[in-house]
Amino acid sequence: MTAQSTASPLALDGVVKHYPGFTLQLSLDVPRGFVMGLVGANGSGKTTTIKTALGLVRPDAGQTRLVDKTRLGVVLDTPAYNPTWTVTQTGRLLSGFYPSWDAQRFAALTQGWGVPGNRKVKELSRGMGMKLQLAVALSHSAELLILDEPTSGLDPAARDELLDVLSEFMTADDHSILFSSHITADMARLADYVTILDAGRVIASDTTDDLLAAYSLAAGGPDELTPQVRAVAHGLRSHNTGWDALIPADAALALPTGVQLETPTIDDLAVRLPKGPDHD
Ligand SMILES: Nc1ncnc2c1ncn2[C@@H]1O[C@H](COP(=O)(O)OP(=O)(O)OP(=O)(O)O)[C@@H](O)[C@H]1O
Repeated sequence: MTAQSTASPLALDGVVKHYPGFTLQLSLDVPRGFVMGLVGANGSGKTTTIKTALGLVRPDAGQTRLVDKTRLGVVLDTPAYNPTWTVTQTGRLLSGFYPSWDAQRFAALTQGWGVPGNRKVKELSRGMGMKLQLAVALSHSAELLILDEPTSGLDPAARDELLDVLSEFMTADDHSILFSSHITADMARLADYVTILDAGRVIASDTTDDLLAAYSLAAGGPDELTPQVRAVAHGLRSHNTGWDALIPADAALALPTGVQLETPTIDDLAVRLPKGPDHD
């Protein structure tokens, strides 16, 4: 591979974007050949990050680097195509924009996914709109997919199908994905790397395996909630019979005997890490 082809397909470097009452401030690198999931509470900055990456939002500071637009596939909440075009017209018109457009593949994908060719873009259901955008991405040899909440609002079968399509996309070595989701089961299934946002900042970013290995979900009785435990207990929840909290794995070794430890989920990390230690 050349130096150019091994460079990450998307990098945000020291990006800052101010809105009233909110500041996004982050750097992010999507490694070539991998899937990065972006998680965080409502309003943590996932969509602003994605829009900045796509050049739809102009940052106040920092740089973004992105693959050529012809190698980029985007799946947003609403397809960014002319709403009055039919699906077939959309394919025909986009074919002029993408040098590597594969009209047969577009027709096969949309038909196979039940997206009617004669239906106007504005008349598509949310799931159909998602599939149309994905069909476009897969018909022009995109090497990077950027997806904002691709599975939210989809029924379980459609969600499963979409995750399968994304897994198949990733069978090519040089393909990469950045996607945001509230559904952290999707992260566990697809993401090689997870970045957790809180109030516009990255609070954790690593391979999914290393992130999960860096913390334990601890649970104990009232007597085991010592000051030492409180000092390392992220997102502590106390209840009548005891407590549970996320604990850094290296601190877990020094916990009182009797404290039960489990491997956390990405949900546990996304919900509890922003709360930090020593908060009931
Ligand atoms: N165009 C805008 N003008 C002003 N504020 C904005 C604008 N777009 C986003 N914001 C604010 O920026 C913050 C982050 O919003 P963003 O949509 O990026 O979060 P998110 O993590 O995608 O949230 P959600 O999970 O609810 O979709 C919010 O406080 C939001 O109100």
